[in-house]
Amino acid sequence: MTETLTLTRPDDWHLHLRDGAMLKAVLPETARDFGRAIIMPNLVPPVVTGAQAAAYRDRILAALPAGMDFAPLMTLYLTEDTDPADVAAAHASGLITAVKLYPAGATTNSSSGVSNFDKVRPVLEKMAEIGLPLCVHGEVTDADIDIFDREAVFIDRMLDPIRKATPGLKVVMEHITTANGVDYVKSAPQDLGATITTHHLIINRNHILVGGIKPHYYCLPVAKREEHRLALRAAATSGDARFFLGTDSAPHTDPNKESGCGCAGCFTATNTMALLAHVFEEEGALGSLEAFASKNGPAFYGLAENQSKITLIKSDSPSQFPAKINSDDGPVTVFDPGFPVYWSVA
Ligand SMILES: NC(=O)N[C@@H](CC(=O)O)C(=O)O
Ligand SMILES: [Zn+2]
Ligand SMILES: [Zn+2]
Repeated sequence: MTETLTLTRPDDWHLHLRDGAMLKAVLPETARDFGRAIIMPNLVPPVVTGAQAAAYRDRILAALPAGMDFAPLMTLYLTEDTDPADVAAAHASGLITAVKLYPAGATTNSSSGVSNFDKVRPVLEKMAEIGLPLCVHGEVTDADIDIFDREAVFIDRMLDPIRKATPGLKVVMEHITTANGVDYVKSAPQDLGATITTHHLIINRNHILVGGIKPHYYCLPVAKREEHRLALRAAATSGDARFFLGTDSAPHTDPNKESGCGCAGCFTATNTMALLAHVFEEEGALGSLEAFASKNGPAFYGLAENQSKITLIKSDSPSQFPAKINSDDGPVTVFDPGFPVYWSVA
């Protein structure tokens, strides 16, 4: 017996497409199911200026296979030298949808990020004025803060002060991994939202470490205790408009993951919608999947919902997803949830 679920075509509000051969290999995996995605700017070198974002957007569109309908929503990488006028011009022309804040050293390719938050105050004030959202990788980088506490400490020490100092600034806490993140977002009646990844709804820190280290489950922020995973599930499936899908699908080649110093990032573009249907069904909340994946994000960003639909199908036999995507840079392992999934996208 098959079951179907038709949804407004979803968007991905946090995506890494990389560049060159990797871009070519992973872009179709997202464009197949998603109408739009917020494109992360942490290339090497990062996408800092409007001119760089325009050139990157052109490379993405050139890599898009003919016949695929997909719109990249570009972002700028905030540095201590970012020019508020360049940001405002990129926003006014419709080129960018958000600016991304990486605390320096917090994650993959974040060395050009921000250390001294006073230096970016003029940019944040300009963004509040023009209504341009700030997407935040919310982890402190202090060596003395335990990696499992870095999100909670960031909220108290950095995020809350930034928001209080910049009234009206719209902020997205990207890829929240803790009940602290959920609670903080719920405490704000306006101007604050959060993306939640597919993998953080599925794995906790045991999945990374028990029975041997699993490099393909390592991402940042690192998955936390089970109680946090359950808080994320409750938030994602609640229908609360402040929570929406950002897969943080972050491809790295297998040699770079399966290494003595493996890169952070889970590649979930290929099977995200099937995995989400599984998770939402487990939570008895299939009816909230459309809000999470297709409606809450556009509402937060002030954009129209996609016009087209996708249909998810549940069949009697497990769906077959590729174990790897091949790129000319090397293979990329597709996120394996560790259980059979019966959903797929028609
Ligand atoms: N999430 C990750 O673990 N990695 C991301 C960076 C990021 O989103 O922090 C990447 O670019 O690989
Ligand atoms: Zn991040
Ligand atoms: Zn990311």
